[in-house]
Amino acid sequence: MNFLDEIKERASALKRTIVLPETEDSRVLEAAARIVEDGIAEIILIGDSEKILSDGNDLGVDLESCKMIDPTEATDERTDLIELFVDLRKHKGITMEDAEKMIEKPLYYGTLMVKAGLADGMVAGAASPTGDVLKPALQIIKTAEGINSVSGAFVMIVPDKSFGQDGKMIMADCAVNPEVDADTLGEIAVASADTASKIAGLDPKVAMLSFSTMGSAKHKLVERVQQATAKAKEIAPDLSIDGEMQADAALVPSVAERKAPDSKVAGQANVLVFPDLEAGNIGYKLVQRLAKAEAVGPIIQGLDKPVNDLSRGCSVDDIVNLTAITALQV
Ligand SMILES: CC(C)(COP(=O)(O)OP(=O)(O)OC[C@H]1O[C@@H](n2cnc3c(N)ncnc32)[C@H](O)[C@@H]1OP(=O)(O)O)[C@@H](O)C(=O)NCCC(=O)NCCS
Ligand SMILES: CC(=O)OP(=O)(O)O
Repeated sequence: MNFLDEIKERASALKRTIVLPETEDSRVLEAAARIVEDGIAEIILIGDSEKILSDGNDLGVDLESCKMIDPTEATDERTDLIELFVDLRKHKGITMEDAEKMIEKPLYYGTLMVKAGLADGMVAGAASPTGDVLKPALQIIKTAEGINSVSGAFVMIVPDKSFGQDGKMIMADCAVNPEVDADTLGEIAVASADTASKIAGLDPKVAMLSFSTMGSAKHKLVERVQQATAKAKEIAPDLSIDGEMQADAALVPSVAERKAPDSKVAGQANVLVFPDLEAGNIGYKLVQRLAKAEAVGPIIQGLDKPVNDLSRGCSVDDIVNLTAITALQV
């Protein structure tokens, strides 16, 4: 069974409830119907139920089995969520009136449902930029205990099975932190290794990427990656991690032999940690498009409860796959 079928099967056994708030997007409605039909998760759609059902009809999909919630309708649940929101953000000066307005936005309503335990997770981003999906999650759900920084990883599946583990690897941070210090980068490496083993079923071998391999270049950006590697080793002493190294040294055994002959990770890496978001986001998209790789994610790592973001270029399959992964993160 391939990886994507396997995660859907694992998710089906869990029967989680996932919110899909972007019901104005036809891909989301098609995905919702497929997720419920295939038993991957229970789905909550946020929006006007009549419109959702009629849009579903136009698309030829049956959405009757999804729960639907109109965030503008006065209900006890909505009142409770507004109170929860004010309680969580009163130290930031949010008022009841602010909360009443903000909860009408499906991304806020859905995030509050996850926080309140009314849903297990949320998947959005098909119709919203990453910042709009992440801000409510960062403000309301916040980081898991012991985590300072949230980040975004992709499971990449490349057609050439000689790379990573059978063509499968993790790339991070491709989604969240525009600028990172060494400690944060070290934390991202450890979180990515965790995603690699828990979600992708990999035995993680983490490469800390740079434009230099083992000191071949001298620059403060190289030093930052070296410090991040040391930080990751401090947090997770048993982790198989090495750096700094270039992407060819990380992935290609013959190059690793020349550039990093003593490394146990070089040439076999299956977790690639980019030095910043520019490299990470550009890097994963190049691999996705040029190598025709499957890019599953971004899987948001480090939140207390799962909220995942899609690329706006996503397909219906991408939404189904990320919903299954979200169910596995609960
Ligand atoms: C993630 C992102 C939206 C956060 O934006 P921001 O302007 O830093 O957010 P704010 O300063 O309003 O912070 C909101 C809250 O999130 C927290 N936060 C921000 N970044 C965080 C992170 N990486 N990890 C944990 N918490 C974080 C802040 O501490 C703040 O908490 P508080 O309100 O309780 O004090 C922003 O960094 C971003 O847009 N990143 C790039 C996303 C992107 O475009 N990716 C490419 C496409 S995938
Ligand atoms: C992950 C990502 O790059 O998202 P988008 O393409 O929506 O910016």
